[in-house]
Amino acid sequence: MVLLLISPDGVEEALDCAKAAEHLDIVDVKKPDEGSLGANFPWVIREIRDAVPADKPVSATVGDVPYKPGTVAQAALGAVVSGATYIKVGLYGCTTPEQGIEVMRAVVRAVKDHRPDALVVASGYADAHRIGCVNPLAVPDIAARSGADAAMLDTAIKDGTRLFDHVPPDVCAEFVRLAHASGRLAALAGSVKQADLGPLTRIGTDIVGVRGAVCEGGDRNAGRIQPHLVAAFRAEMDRQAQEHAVGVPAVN
Ligand SMILES: O=C[C@H](O)COP(=O)(O)O
Repeated sequence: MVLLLISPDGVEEALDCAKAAEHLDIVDVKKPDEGSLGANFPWVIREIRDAVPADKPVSATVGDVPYKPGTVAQAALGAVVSGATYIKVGLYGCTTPEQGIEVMRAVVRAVKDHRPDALVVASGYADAHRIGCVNPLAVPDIAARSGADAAMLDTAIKDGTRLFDHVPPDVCAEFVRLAHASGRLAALAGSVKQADLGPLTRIGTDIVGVRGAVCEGGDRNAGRIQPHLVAAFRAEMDRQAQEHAVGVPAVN
């Protein structure tokens, strides 16, 4: 089963997520105006933790981070202390796998010393070539060698281009394969639309992350998360999962 992660930008949108709680699996706190994986305030994470049903894990992005392991480890600790149990780190400022591993090792230690059951997610960017950071296919190995629990891809530049525009489905499939080979979860995001759910399901993605697709007008900045769009997105995920399970070729 593919898990659905939805990213509200604050308490108000998290309450809208709570209205659609039966359709989603993870509430992911971020601050989109501070970047693709922009970090929100600790008190917002705490309020959102209190606002969504206790059985829904709260995730928090720690930011599009620089190559500064100490700074990032402290930020990650802040997120877990505030109640998040998925800690996502965007390796924006890491230009080599070694830098990514160094940052993620520090994060894993900071997070797991405080809360051993929290999940740490190493995120790269599908459009890494546009920002000069580490190659997407290096991320599963960074996750494995640092002890992170999941490898993720998102897009850094939210200009309407999508995950598959930068990393086509066959390369995403390799990403998933590499993550699974080392026992990690594979999470994929990046202006994902319902039409992308067929390939995402077929390649065995564990977590799909979205914001824009469940916002009014598909607009991740001006639009607000709509519970009925979350329900519709989930319905399409379920349809794809069912078709995949019975081996019927999906339309998309
Ligand atoms: O973690 C997932 C991101 O929030 C994806 O946002 P997006 O669907 O607007 O690109």
